[in-house]
Amino acid sequence: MYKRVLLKLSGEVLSGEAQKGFSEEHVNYLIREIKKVSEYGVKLGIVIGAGNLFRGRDFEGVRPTISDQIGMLGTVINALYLKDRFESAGIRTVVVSQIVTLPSVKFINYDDIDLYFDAGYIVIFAGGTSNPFFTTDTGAALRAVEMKAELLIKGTKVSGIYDKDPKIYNDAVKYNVITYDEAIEKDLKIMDTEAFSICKRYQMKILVMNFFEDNNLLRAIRGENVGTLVVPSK
Ligand SMILES: Nc1ncnc2c1ncn2[C@@H]1O[C@H](COP(=O)(O)OP(=O)(O)OP(=O)(O)O)[C@@H](O)[C@H]1O
Ligand SMILES: O=c1ccn([C@@H]2O[C@H](COP(=O)(O)O)[C@@H](O)[C@H]2O)c(=O)[nH]1
Repeated sequence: MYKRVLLKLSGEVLSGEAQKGFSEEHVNYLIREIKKVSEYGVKLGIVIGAGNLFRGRDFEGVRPTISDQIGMLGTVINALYLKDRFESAGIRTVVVSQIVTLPSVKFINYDDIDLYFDAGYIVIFAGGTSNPFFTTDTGAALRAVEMKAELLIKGTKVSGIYDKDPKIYNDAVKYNVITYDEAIEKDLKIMDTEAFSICKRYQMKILVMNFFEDNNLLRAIRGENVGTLVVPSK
C-alpha cells in the first residue's frame, strides 16, 4: 500500500464531464472516495484543476498571461470549496498556495507539509505552478516531488493512457505500463510534456486511472493495476 500520494484531479470531477460549476452528485462521490483512503492514514496531497470553472485557453481575446491567472484563481476557488465540503464530512483539510493571501489559505512552507500530514490533514495545493503558461498537471508533478510522494495519481475520465485520445478514436489501444520517454516521444496528450519530464527527472511514478469508477482510488493506493503506470524503464 502506498503511504504518501499526490492525487491530481481534473476540475471536471466536481461538475461532471463537459459541465461547469459544482454538481452535488459528483462532489458527494469525490468525498466518498477520499474518505475510503483517508481512513487508512495515507498522507494525501491533492492538486485540483479548474476545467469546471475556467481554462485559460477558453477565453477569446484575453491575453494568455491574464487568462491563465484567471485559470489559476479557479483552482483556488475549487480548493476552498473542497476544503469546506471535506471538513463538513469529517476530513481534516488544509489549503496551501503561493498565489493568494486569504484567511483560509496558508502559504506553502516545506517545513509545515509534514506537520500537516502527521496531524492527519489532507493538503490541497492550489494555484498550479503559480505561473501562467502551465497547467495543473505540471503543478501536480512539482508538488508530488516537493511532498516526496511515492506515487502521482492522475484521476481522470479515461481509464489510462492510450496510443491516441480514446474519446476521439474508437480503436485507441491502452498501455498497461509505459516509460516517461515513450510518453514524451509519442506526444501522448493525457498529460503535458513538462509534467512527464519533471516526473522523469525525479523518477516519480505516475498512475493514470479513471476516477469515476467506484473504489479505483483505494485500489490504486493499494497498488492494484487499475490504469496505466508510467515508469523509468520496463
Ligand atoms: N493518449 C491519450 N490517452 C488518454 N487520454 C487522452 C490521450 N490524449 C488525449 N487524452 C484526453 O485527455 C483527457 C484528460 O483530461 P484531464 O483529466 O487532464 O482534464 P484537464 O483538462 O487536465 O483537467 P481540467 O478539467 O481540470 O482542465 C482525457 O479525457 C482524454 O480524452
Ligand atoms: O500552473 C498553472 C496551472 C494552471 N494555469 C491556468 O489555470 C487553468 C486551469 O488549470 P487546468 O490544469 O487546465 O485545469 C489552465 O487552463 C491555465 O489557464 C496556469 O496558468 N498555470
